[in-house]
Amino acid sequence: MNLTVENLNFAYTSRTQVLHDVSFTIPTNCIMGLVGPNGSGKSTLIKVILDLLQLQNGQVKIGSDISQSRNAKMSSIYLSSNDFLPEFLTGEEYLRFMHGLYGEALDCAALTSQFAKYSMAGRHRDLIEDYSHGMRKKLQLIAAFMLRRRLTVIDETLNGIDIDALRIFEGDVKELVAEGRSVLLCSHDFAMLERVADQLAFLIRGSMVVQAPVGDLIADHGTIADLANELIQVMETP
Ligand SMILES: Nc1ncnc2c1ncn2[C@@H]1O[C@H](COP(=O)(O)OP(=O)(O)OP(=O)(O)O)[C@@H](O)[C@H]1O
Repeated sequence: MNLTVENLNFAYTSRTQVLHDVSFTIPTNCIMGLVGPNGSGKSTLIKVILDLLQLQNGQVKIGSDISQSRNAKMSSIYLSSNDFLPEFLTGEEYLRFMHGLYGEALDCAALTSQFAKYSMAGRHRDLIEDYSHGMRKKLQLIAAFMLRRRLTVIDETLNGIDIDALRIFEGDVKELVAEGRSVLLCSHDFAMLERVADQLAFLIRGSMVVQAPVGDLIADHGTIADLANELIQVMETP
């Protein structure tokens, strides 16, 4: 397993418990789609998994390492939903900085080809402050695809990238898991998840109500949107 989450509870305050006994696993070679209504706890779950919020109880392991360990942090990368990047750096400097964090040398030829692939040829020497919103998102994706960690966590990072970049992303993310890595992909884009995700984890009001292969869910429910409607109706029925 590349990620094991066991019996996770999390509360921001004593009166607001957000996660309720969440358990799930991501095997190697797996893209796990994480879905759920707004406010269901997806970003909170991701932050606890990556030790950005302190674990209150339960256990998270990345490979065989507990989430708080240096090994776990070195073997995972997080692409956040916002596009706050250091604007005073160029794209190349940002990638060099990211590689430095992981103790890796920057492969300049790979950088050039990644920028070209994502329709940003020649822009790596420009300041990030001059990048569009979509270009900032693509820079985050390039970092993940260059650093190729055991676990890549993507929290709605794809919002705002164009259809061409999305198609390239879909190919790249499948290549990543074909190498034995895993991806946790949080998104409201159900059509994209139907194309790339191997499994789906459904969070409603902080509880993991479904974890199953996407093929099985589609066979049983039609589409992920149909499944979402069914689950939300069941949860809302008193
Ligand atoms: N820093 C915080 N302090 C207190 N409550 C918070 C904090 N961050 C999030 N919450 C609350 O935790 C709950 C879950 O929020 P979270 O951002 O994890 O949901 P989400 O599923 O990622 O939502 P979305 O799809 O809208 O991004 C919400 O009720 C939210 O108001």
